[in-house]
Parts: sequence; structure tokens; C-alpha cells
Amino acid sequence: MSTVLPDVMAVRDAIAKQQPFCTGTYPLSEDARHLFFLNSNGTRAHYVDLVNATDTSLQTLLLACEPAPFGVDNKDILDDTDRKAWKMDKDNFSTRLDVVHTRILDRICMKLMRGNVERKIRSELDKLNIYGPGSFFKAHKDTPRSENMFGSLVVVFPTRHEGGALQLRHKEEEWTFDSAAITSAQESPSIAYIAFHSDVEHEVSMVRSGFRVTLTYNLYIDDDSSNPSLLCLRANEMALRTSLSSFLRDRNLLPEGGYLGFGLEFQYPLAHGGTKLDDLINSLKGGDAMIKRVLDHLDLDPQLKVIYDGTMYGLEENPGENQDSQDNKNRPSHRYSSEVVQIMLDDIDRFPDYELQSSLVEALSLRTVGGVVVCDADKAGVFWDERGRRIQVGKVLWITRRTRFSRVKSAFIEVNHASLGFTYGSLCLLVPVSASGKRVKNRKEI
Ligand SMILES: O=C(O)CCC(=O)C(=O)O
Ligand SMILES: [Fe+2]
Repeated sequence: MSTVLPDVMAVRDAIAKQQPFCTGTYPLSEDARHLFFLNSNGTRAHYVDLVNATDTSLQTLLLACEPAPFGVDNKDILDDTDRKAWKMDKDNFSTRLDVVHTRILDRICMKLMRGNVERKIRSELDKLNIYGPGSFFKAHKDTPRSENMFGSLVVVFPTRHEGGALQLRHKEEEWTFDSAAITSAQESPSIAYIAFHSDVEHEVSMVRSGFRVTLTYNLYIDDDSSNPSLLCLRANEMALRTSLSSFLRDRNLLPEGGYLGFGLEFQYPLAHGGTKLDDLINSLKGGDAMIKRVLDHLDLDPQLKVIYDGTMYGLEENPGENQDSQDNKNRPSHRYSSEVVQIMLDDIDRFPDYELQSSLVEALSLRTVGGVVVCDADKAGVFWDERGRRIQVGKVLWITRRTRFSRVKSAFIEVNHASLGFTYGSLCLLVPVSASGKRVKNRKEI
């Protein structure tokens, strides 16, 4: 494996990480500064000039709103220990701010889709929020409304406020979007906006004074990007393509064939009984989509899989070169073994919903379930089952690690335990790779 490792690093480096959000400002036009809204019982119309708003006029807006809930398990919960803010549904107000004509959406597409001009995104206005003194929103992730929703856009108006910064956390990194500081530093009155992927954790710190007024939008991928010939490659994609091509030419890489594995960077909405991994593969986001595009360009065959960890129990042949020697005379020919392996499934719905009579490995590798047992590329790939039979399993060379961001929770009932158990699988892109002598001929530019 040692000759392969430096190349793995080169491929990993080519999958450069990018921030999972983008921000900007945009000057407010004369008409976009006015917000029209109905009072709480819908009997009177008001308007507020969001460039010169007084605290009194913003208090009127707040009184026309209702307390803002937050979503838990697809339900809206009202609890002012998690969120203290007010909201107005889009039917009760009118704004002339247009994120399409201002080209804000184009900028978001460039940044969050990594410059892939073929991707089309669409925004849908969701609601207005107002945060007064003491308002906040604790750490959460936005609930995707559908499979092609990939993120949220928050537009903050230049009303005077202190505090209320939006903090974002993803993997081990953290960023702050201080809308109060950004809007007050603009020469002409401007909105500040931030768009981020749905699985980025975020929270709004407490507003200390004034009012923070926002519009939130849901962002959707709105195209059919399944045709790889339509896609153009950018610089970072070229780098990944070059390093992957030379990597695959290396005869030491998976000499007997196997899989390249890519843990996904982002989370995806997955509903048991509803989401097919085949459909999801065309809605990958950011760096995950880039990896898929590069693999498609190389004529490889990336497949989305759910990977579960399991233990393979067996009766291993007892090693001993000279079975006739005095030392080995009374030695049993087999001993118990257990090895950590992985089982990959084509779909989350393949996970059995009946009582498991056996280990996870055995249950998932039943023909009706279709799980395939694999192990890391640096293992021998030879295991024994409980009857002492030798089993050869496929090897996976992990280019990017499996992450907890792409985990899938699956329920199962074990026969010995009355209660329901849970196990986690990770969503991954797996690429079958032929044995080293066979893989060069058929592939483009490898
Ligand atoms: O106002 C913000 O900056 C974020 C609001 C938010 O996280 C939400 O509405 O889900
Ligand atoms: Fe949120």
C-alpha cells in the first residue's frame, strides 16, 4: 500500500474544501426599501420604510407578527427557550426586493455550486422574521422541504440593531455573519445576505437592541444535470480528474480490483420508503456533485450506497506451518475470529424491518436484502464464516472518509432483545474498479 498512499493524498487534496455558505451585500433600491404588511387580524394595511425605520414602526411590524416556531422532527414547536423571534407568513406582506433580478441568486449559484454554470437554482420566499431586543434562535439545522431543497437564503435589512449575528458551524469549523456590523458599514443603505447548505448548523445570537428584520428563502436545485456531456469542467475539477486518472494507472492500486470509496461531505434528506438513492445521485451538492461529475467524465460508474459497519464472526484456520511438529500436535485446526467489515446496500429500504435472527452482516447479506460485504483496502480481504468456510470479500480504498454528516438511521429488532435497536449507515459514492491489468483499455483518458 505504501506506493499508493502519496497518490491518495493527491486525490484528496484535489477535492478542495470550500466554505458551505456565501455572503454579500446589495444596495436597496427606492422601491425595495418599502415593506407592506397586514396587521394581525388582516383588517389594516401598513408599510414601513426599512431604510429609515423608527423603533415605533418596527414595533408595529412586530405586533402584526406571531411568535416564530422551530421545527423538530417535521413538527413546528413553540418554545421560547429555543427560539424567541416573530414571523409573518408570506401571504401577509409584500416586498419589491427581487433576488433574481439583483443577480443575488446567480452569485449564490456560482459559489455554492462551485461554478458549475449548468446547475439551475430557484428560490422560494418562505417568511419574514423580526428579532427584537432579547430575541435569539438556538443552534439548529433547517429542515429540507423536499429532496431538491439544498439550502437557505437569509436577507437582512439595514434596520438599526446590535447583536443578532448568525453563527455557522460545519465539521470542525465556525464562522460569524454579523449582519448588524455589515449593514451599518455600507455607504448606501444595503441589505446583507447569506446563503448556506441546509445541513450547516446555525444559530442567531441574542439581539441586544433595535430590531433585526429578515426575509428567508428556501433554495432548490431545479435542473436535470444527469447528462454529463452538458457539464463543463472547471479548474478544481480538472485537478481532481488529472490526479484520479494517474491514480488509476497505478498498478499497485487495488491490483485485484475493488472499489474507490468517497464519504459524502453533505447531508441529504432521506425518507425511508420514499427516497431512492438512484434519484438522489443527481441532486448531490457542492463537492459531492463535483466528485460525481469527475467520475462520470472518466467513464467510471459511481453508485450511491449505504454502508453499515458490522462484525464478521467465524472459525478461522489455525495458522501453523508444520502441523506435525510436537508444538502443534494437540492444537485445534480452527479458532474463533471476529473482524470488523462493512456491508453496502443499494437502498435504505433494503434494510430489513423484521426481527434479526443473526448478526447484522449475515442479515444484510441475505440474497433478499442484497448487501455486499467489503473491507478496507489494507486488509487481506479473506475471512471465515461460522462453519469455517473461507470467504473472500471486496476491498474499498477510501479516498474521503465516511462522515457522520451523511448518516442514515435504521431501526432493527434483534431476536434476543425485546426493544427496538438503531444502527447508523453512511451514504457514500462507491466506484467499482477492475483489476489493474484490465482497467486501462476501456476508460477515457486514463
Ligand atoms: O435569521 C437568521 O439569520 C437565520 C434564521 C434561521 O436560521 C431560520 O429561520 O431557520
Ligand atoms: Fe435556520
